[in-house]
Amino acid sequence: MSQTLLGTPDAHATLVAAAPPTPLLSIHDLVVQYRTERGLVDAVRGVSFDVAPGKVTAVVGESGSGKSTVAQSVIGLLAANGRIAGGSITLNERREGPTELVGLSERRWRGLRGRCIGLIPQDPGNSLNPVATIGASVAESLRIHGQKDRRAIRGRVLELLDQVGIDDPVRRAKQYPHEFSGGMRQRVLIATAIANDPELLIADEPTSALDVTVQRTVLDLLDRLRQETGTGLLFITHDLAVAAERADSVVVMRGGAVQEAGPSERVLTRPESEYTRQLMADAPAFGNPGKRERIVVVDVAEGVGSDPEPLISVAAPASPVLEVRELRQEFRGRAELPRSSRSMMCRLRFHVERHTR
Ligand SMILES: Nc1ncnc2c1ncn2[C@@H]1O[C@H](COP(=O)(O)OP(=O)(O)OP(=O)(O)O)[C@@H](O)[C@H]1O
Repeated sequence: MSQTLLGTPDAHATLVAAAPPTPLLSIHDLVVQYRTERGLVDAVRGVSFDVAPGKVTAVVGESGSGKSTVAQSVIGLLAANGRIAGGSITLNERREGPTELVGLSERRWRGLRGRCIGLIPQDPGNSLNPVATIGASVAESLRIHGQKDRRAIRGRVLELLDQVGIDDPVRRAKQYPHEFSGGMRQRVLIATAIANDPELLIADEPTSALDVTVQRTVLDLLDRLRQETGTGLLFITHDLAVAAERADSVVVMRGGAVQEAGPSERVLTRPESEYTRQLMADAPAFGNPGKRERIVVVDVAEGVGSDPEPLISVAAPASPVLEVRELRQEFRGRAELPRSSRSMMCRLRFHVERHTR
C-alpha cells in the first residue's frame, strides 16, 4: 500500500527544511505618534515587516518618512513626546523566546537593550562620553550587563577593539574620543554595540556623518562582524545604492507607511511601486542605466583658499555650474577624492554616469 506523501519521513524532512526561519524581529501594524503643538501627529502608520536572523534588512525612504522612528521604537528609545499607539514588535530572543517589546517596562528594557539589541548611532562625534577613555566607554557596556571581573572586562575590551580593527588596542584604550578620527570613533561605537553579543543590531545611518573614504570601510566592518557573529541587522539608510549592495531585504517607507518590501534584489531591480521607481530614479548613484547620460570628468583639483570643495571640470556638461555642484555630491558617494594634496592639481579621470531628467 502506498504511503501518503506527508507520511514519508523524507517528505517531512523536506517540508521542515523548506519552512522559512522564524523571524528574529517581527513588526506588526506599528503606529507611532508624536505630541506636537499642532496636536498628535502620526509618524508611523501601520508598519509591518520582519528581520530575519543573521540577515540585513534595510529601511529606506526619503527624509521624514519615519525610518528613525521605527528604529527608535524597536530599541525603546522614542523621543519623550513620542508613543507607540498601536501594533506589536516581537523579538525572538535567544534566552527568553518571543518577547513583546511594546509596553515593556523600563526595568526590562535596561536588561534587554545592549544585551539583546545593540544600537549603532548616526553621529559618532556626539555619541561617546568625551571625558571617559575609549576603554572605559566600551567597558561600561559590559558592566551594565553584569560583568564584574575587572580583568575579564579589560581582556574583552581589548579583544573588541581589535575585532573592530583598532590597531594597538592597549594604547588606544587609554585615549579619549577627541584623539580618535570620526571613523575610529564609529568603530568604537560598533565595538560597544556588539560587546554583549546581541542578536539584533540597529544601525541608523551609521556612516552618514563620515567621510566617504571611511564609509566603505565601516560598512565592510559591519558586514564582516555580522557574518562572524550571525547577528541580524536593521539598517536605516537613505542611500539606495548602499541598500542594494549590503541588504538582503529592503523596506521602502513613505509618509510613515511601507510602500513596498521584499528581497533587495527584487525590490531594487523590479520595483512594484511607482514610489520606489521614483526613489531609484532620483538617487544619484542608482537607477535605470538606460536613462543615464555619460559625462566624462576630465580634471579634479583640490579646492584652494577659502573654497575647500574639489574643483571639477567636465567634458561637455549638459548644463553649467549647478550640475557641476551636483556632480561634486555625486563624487562624494562614488570615488575617493584626494584630500591630502591641497592646491595640487590631481589629474584624475573618472567616468560618471549622471541621471538626466
Ligand atoms: N520628536 C519629534 N516630535 C515631533 N515630530 C517628530 C519627532 N521626531 C520625528 N518627528 C516627525 O516624524 C516624522 C518621521 O520622522 P523620522 O525622523 O522618523 O523620519 P526619517 O525617515 O528617519 O527622516 P531622516 O532621514 O531625516 O532622519 C517626520 O515628519 C518628523 O518630522
